Amino acid sequence: MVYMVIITLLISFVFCCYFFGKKNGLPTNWPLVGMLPALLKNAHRINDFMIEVMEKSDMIFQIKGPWFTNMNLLLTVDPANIYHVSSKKFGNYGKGAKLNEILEPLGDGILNTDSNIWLFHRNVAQSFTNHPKFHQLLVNTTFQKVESGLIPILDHVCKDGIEIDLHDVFSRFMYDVMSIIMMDHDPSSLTVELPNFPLLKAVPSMEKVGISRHVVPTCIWKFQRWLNVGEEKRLKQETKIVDDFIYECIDRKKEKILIQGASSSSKDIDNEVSHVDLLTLLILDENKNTKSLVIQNNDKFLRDTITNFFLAGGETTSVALGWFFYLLSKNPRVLQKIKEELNTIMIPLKDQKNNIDRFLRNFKEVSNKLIYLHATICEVLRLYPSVAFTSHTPVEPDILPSGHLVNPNMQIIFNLYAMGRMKSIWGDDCNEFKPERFISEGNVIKHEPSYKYSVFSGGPRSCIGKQMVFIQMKIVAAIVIQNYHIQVKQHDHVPDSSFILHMKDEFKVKVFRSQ
Ligand code: HEM
Repeated sequence: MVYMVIITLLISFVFCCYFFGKKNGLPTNWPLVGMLPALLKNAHRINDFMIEVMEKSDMIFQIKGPWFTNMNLLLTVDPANIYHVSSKKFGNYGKGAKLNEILEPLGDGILNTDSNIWLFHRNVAQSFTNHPKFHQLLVNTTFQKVESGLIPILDHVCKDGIEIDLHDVFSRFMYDVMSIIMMDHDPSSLTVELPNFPLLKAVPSMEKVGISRHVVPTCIWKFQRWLNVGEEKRLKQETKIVDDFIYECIDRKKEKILIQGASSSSKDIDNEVSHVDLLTLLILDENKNTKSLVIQNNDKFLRDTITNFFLAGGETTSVALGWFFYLLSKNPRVLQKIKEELNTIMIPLKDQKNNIDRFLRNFKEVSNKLIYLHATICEVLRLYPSVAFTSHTPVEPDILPSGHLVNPNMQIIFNLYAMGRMKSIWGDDCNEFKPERFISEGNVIKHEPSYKYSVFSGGPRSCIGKQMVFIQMKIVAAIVIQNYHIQVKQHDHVPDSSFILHMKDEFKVKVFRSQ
């Protein structure tokens, strides 16, 4: 009986909110249910709804959840606030214990830790990406995957006139490349047979649970986890899929090092072989790591470190490639300009008698001159930033430049998707796809400050893979554009609501060989 009364009251509330809520377009904070009605009403178009909220609220808005939850989010896209939190007062802001708990499947990796542990990961990541052999490893691995995986698949679907999900192809491509770079292991998910590769479904689905844990009250999702039911059960299964894959790679690598001997591995790294992977570096430094951070379980620590890099780099670049080809299909003018630039600067693969080595040499010489292509990638990421939002928690209460008081119970959310579409930041043509906005006079790249163009975040916690992204996207773009024509089947793709900006539907295309 009591339940019936509560449910009737809640339904009446939602009903009242729907019909009598504020008409200025901003969510009303109702007693008991907070802003839940507005969020539920707009759940199917949450990304666009957030743009409207940011426009109407002068770029900052506090979202209040129902009273019985601890949802307290301050959404902002104000460049002054972003600069304040990510750079000027960086020491007072971290990922926070709440995010660490929500993203617990990531463990203690770089993405959701603070202070000493984060600093350790940051140093490891920087020494890896600054390693003299890293650039060569990145370019070679990407090229080899294009040659052995991407080209055969595209040729195959061209020949047989088959439709494919291009996003699935790019995900496989990036998982294979990241796995080789991070762990020296090729899972070979990108072959003509498109074999079952469980990570392809497990990872995006894990991200979705991360989102729902922000909305569902902590006590409820923890109870579900304890009962092992619903989304929490699914999360457990998906985390196990990722864990099994990473732990297998760790075991394999340890065995290899044991057989070869640590001395020969370190010699490989420093001298002869061009391959150096992150896992080898971490295992060889294991004793040092254990001492400096008092790590209890080294395999778990290796798992957390690798999983974070693997996820940070794989999904982000593959969704960016999908949005890149989607926007080109809608903007033939831009595609034509990229083609012209490639044809003047790069020697096409077919004119190099399909010699990948020659193409590789040519690419290394000219990639910095591909200005229009570079600007197009920037513009794609402005409209579809792979990381849709980031979260920051104050250590001590603080006042933001916008005048808002923030405290450690709040999560400050930078909505990067909305930020790229603000008239107040990008002007009246903010919804137009115009790579030219990233090109200055004299045909040089116009670098926007990270607090305005926050796609890669800014300050000490900015993205470590930014250079990698441009190199990898340019390689794929150059090969695909010079050799194929992509025909997109559906012309109104929208993003899903997740940390990573996936397309809601499959990205079905037909591929034709260029004449
Ligand atoms: C289009 C592709 C990419 C985009 C848009 C992107 C964007 C971002 C953003 C916004 C952050 C800040 C996240 C936060 O504070 O919660 C970040 C962090 C990070 N990114 Fe990327 N990223 C991309 C690709 C990559 C790649 C290829 C790697 C290579 C491994 C990478 C490695 C990282 C790492 C390690 C961090 C954490 C940095 C830290 O907390 O100190 N990212 N990225």
